[in-house]
Amino acid sequence: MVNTIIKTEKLCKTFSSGGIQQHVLKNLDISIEQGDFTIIMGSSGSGKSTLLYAISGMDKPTLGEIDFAGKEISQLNNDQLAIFRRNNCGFVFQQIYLLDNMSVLDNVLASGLLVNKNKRELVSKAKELLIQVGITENSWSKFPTQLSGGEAQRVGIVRAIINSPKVLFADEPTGALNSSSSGSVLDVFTNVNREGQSIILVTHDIKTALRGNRILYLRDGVICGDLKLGAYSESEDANRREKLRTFLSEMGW
Ligand SMILES: Nc1ncnc2c1ncn2[C@@H]1O[C@H](COP(=O)(O)OP(=O)(O)OP(=O)(O)O)[C@@H](O)[C@H]1O
Repeated sequence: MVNTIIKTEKLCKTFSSGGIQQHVLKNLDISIEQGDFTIIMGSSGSGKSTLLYAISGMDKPTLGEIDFAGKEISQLNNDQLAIFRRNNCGFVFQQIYLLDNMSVLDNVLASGLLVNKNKRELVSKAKELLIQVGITENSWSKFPTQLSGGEAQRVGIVRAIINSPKVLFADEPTGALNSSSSGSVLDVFTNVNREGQSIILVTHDIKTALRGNRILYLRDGVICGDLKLGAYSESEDANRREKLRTFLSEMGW
């Protein structure tokens, strides 16, 4: 059975500055299924990050409703939203923001302890996840500045999923990485999604988009394309790439 994890109704976001209003998200009705790896694409300024921030409770919509796993979050105040995010959402950004004065393991634990006070359980989960993303024991006591960009981002993903979020949100997570580091970070997204993690990711990058099973295309604050790509498989790469390219060209990308 398919379960909807996020559903928006007439979601709007308007920014006002100097008396001028900019309607960035316009009456969006979106349903995101649990377990999906959803990609949000669109040209620069189309509202992708604004949408990601609204549905993850990082920012409040101007109008409309957001049902997140059965909870209406659009009316929560800032404190309630902070608690909601801590318990339900994981975040990965282009900038990694690990704490430089803490080891790799402590960076992950610091995030985990906000939700789970059982340190022994947490340490074991942190180590297991670090191993899964290819960060082996000899790196656990390193500091973030001693890691490559790709390694740091893989630690960032572990930190984001240590509390088993209902949805992992990512905004251009490979934007600052070279192509081989990007590949290893994308493999981590693919693997955690295969284990059931719902992911919503904003990107401009075709290689990244190919990892998703659904592509939403945003133009001027409206969803104007919705492509079901199916689950990622390395062997079908050329076929998926062609499907995605055709879709993007129809979208005028
Ligand atoms: N806090 C804000 N205050 C005022 N305007 C904003 C704010 N955040 C975003 N905007 C405006 O909203 C529009 C959409 O921005 P957004 O960052 O969502 O686009 P995007 O599609 O993610 O763009 P990019 O691909 O370049 O990152 C832009 O015109 C931006 O200037």
